[in-house]
Amino acid sequence: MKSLSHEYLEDAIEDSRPYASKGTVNKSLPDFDGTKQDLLGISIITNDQTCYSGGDSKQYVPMQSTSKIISLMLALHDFGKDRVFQAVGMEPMGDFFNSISQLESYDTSKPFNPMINAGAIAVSALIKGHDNKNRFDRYLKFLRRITNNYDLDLDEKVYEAEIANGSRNRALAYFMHSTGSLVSDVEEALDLYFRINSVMMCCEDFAKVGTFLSRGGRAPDNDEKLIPPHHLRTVKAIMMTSGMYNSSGRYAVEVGFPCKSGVSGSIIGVVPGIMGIGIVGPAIDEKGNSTAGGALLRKISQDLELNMFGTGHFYGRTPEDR
Ligand SMILES: NC(=O)CC[C@H](N)C(=O)O
Repeated sequence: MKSLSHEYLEDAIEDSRPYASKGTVNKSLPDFDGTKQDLLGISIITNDQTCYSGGDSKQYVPMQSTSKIISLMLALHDFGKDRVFQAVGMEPMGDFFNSISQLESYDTSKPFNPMINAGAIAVSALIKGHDNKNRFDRYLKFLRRITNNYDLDLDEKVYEAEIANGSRNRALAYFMHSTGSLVSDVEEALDLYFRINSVMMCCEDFAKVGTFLSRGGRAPDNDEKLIPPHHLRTVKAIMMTSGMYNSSGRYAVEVGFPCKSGVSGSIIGVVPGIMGIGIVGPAIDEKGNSTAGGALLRKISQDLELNMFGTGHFYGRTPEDR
């Protein structure tokens, strides 16, 4: 087994970076062009809050779908599991993350899970607030608290791009409204979804979200418990089964811990009880997952023995259990 260090991460990045050529940068995002093709960065924050970084870890990108785990945590906190899973299912889905057909073919009362676009629009509509501004402010406040980064904010250009390119999400939201699975104001639900997708973060921020989930929902500054463990369990289970969309099965097999990706090439990983991982690698595959980021996750899972279903020393198992 290798041990975690800045040098190890720099080597792992250089091994994984070539996989960026297998992906494409999502050009609908502002400033996402060929110059971002080969970027790859990582931060790992262990549960004792030591941070290790490598590669382009200071690169800021929009959260995109990594925001879906924040919305889910807030909705669970605000309404509890029963109410949230009245609005959305908890089953993995074999279709693409922005699939429309699943809404009609499966169960017209709700989308498959909170990690796909339809599910996340329905879940974020549950975040409490007296108006949309207040809902987004609560989202941002929570995100700043768990990352301990009070500079985090929405990028106006990204937000405008979300609005300009949001036809598919509008179709999903209006369809859900027509079947009664989205009862709130559709335009407001969409606007909140566009905003939360547009917050900029770098690897360390993504890793901090992971560490929040790996160390019992405690604030990094004073250890205050912000989200109870039973809600975190739900979030991690849903990340494991659906966080990498219709590649989630492959990630469960080859990486073996909960992850969530976004089309900005961001990935949040959680090794429960051990560490949080933040990755940025903007070139993505057809399913919306960073190609180099995925290679990097597979490598560190293997090298550091992080697979939850494996025999990593972190989990206190003996070689006989292999
Ligand atoms: N997979 C993603 O990251 C999707 C986010 C993107 N903004 C969308 O709504 O389609």
